[in-house]
Amino acid sequence: MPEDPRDPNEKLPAWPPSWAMSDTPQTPSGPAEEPAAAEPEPAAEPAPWAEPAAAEPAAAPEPEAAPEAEPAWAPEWTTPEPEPVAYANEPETVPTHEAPTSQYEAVPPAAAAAAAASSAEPPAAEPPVEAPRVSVVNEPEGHADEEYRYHDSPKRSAGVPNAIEFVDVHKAFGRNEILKGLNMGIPEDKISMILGPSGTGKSVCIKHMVGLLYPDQGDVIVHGESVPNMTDDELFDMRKRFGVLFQDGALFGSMNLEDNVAFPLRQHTDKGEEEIREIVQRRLAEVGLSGSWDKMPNELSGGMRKRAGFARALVLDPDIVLFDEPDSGLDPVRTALLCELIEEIHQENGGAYVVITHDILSAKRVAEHISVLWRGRIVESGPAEELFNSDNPFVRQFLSGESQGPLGME
Ligand SMILES: Nc1ncnc2c1ncn2[C@@H]1O[C@H](COP(=O)(O)OP(=O)(O)OP(=O)(O)O)[C@@H](O)[C@H]1O
Repeated sequence: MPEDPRDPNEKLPAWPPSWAMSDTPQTPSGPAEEPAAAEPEPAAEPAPWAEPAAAEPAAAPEPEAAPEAEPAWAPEWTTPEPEPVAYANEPETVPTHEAPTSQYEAVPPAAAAAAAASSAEPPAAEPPVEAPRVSVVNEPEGHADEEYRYHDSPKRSAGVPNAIEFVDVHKAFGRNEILKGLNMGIPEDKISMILGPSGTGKSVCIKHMVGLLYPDQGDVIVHGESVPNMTDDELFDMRKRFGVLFQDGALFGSMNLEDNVAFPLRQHTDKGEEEIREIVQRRLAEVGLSGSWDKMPNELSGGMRKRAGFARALVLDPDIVLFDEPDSGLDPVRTALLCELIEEIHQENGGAYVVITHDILSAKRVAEHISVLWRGRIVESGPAEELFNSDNPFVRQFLSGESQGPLGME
């Protein structure tokens, strides 16, 4: 048996590691390593369970002006309840994506009324001035409501209770609104996939599920409990019901596989070493890595690291397992094998699995339930086979990977 490389004096990090949920998960070179990527969350929204100073700096500067400084001409999708204002030379239609520029000069309603009353001759109508539109292809012109014209497809129930529910969730980073009234259910005991264009907020959703981000409005409910309203202790306990598989497995670089997989058990349970070893060996065997228990992460291929991360995600018998792009960086064969593994382990263990992926083949292989997210809301959701036969133009385009359709290079 090879020598145990663990240093008994090593200082172990908290679990789950805050860096592991960052947008660019890092594999730490040692367990005491600090997070590499900081979440520029507003100071008013600390993550109480994490290492707040490192994970979400309290003094993180807002890139945009504070809400009070919001100009009166802000369009309705950035300010849900705008102050009533009158516009000089207001065009008939409000451009959908770009905030109107200064040509729509805001004037107080009283001044506008006075100006209209005092002028005998109405000013010659000027043609509406098109605000600049950028990088949206085939996107319908017209009122902002048009933004959601593809979102009226059914949001079908899976016929089982939801493990997770998003209820009218709004989330913005500065003025960048990501979730805009999201209603989404993740059914119990199924493999669900959240699909959608890059940057549309899929990872933001996952972070809301485990209380790494809180909604600005609305609620996120896990097994009937509101995540934003949990105390620190409740949040900590709730997280133990989650297993998370990050893109690169997010293994501790200074621990062998056995210690990596044993880590949550040592951190969160009072099980003895013998029992821990038995559980770890069983989980490693499940993912086909029983012969590699003493390997260090840098001795493994990308696929093996993902499988090891999967074993670690399962070790506390979670009710919900989150997979953030588990197939990224894998060749098609290894992706297929990982999909099979996810299916097999789900059949054996049950639970709600939530998979984020861009790989439509993976979705075809393993998804039982699909939610398509775009522009901060669900376009369509339901059983996978129904989504793959959808007649919604956006869903059809996205699930077939066509270049022609409502989605362009946003
Ligand atoms: N902490 C944050 N601070 C500021 N902006 C953020 C933060 N987290 C996410 N965003 C922004 O939210 C948007 C959605 O990000 P997210 O990572 O959820 O997208 P995604 O759908 O998972 O994309 P991809 O498929 O490319 O991984 C992006 O514009 C991103 O820059």
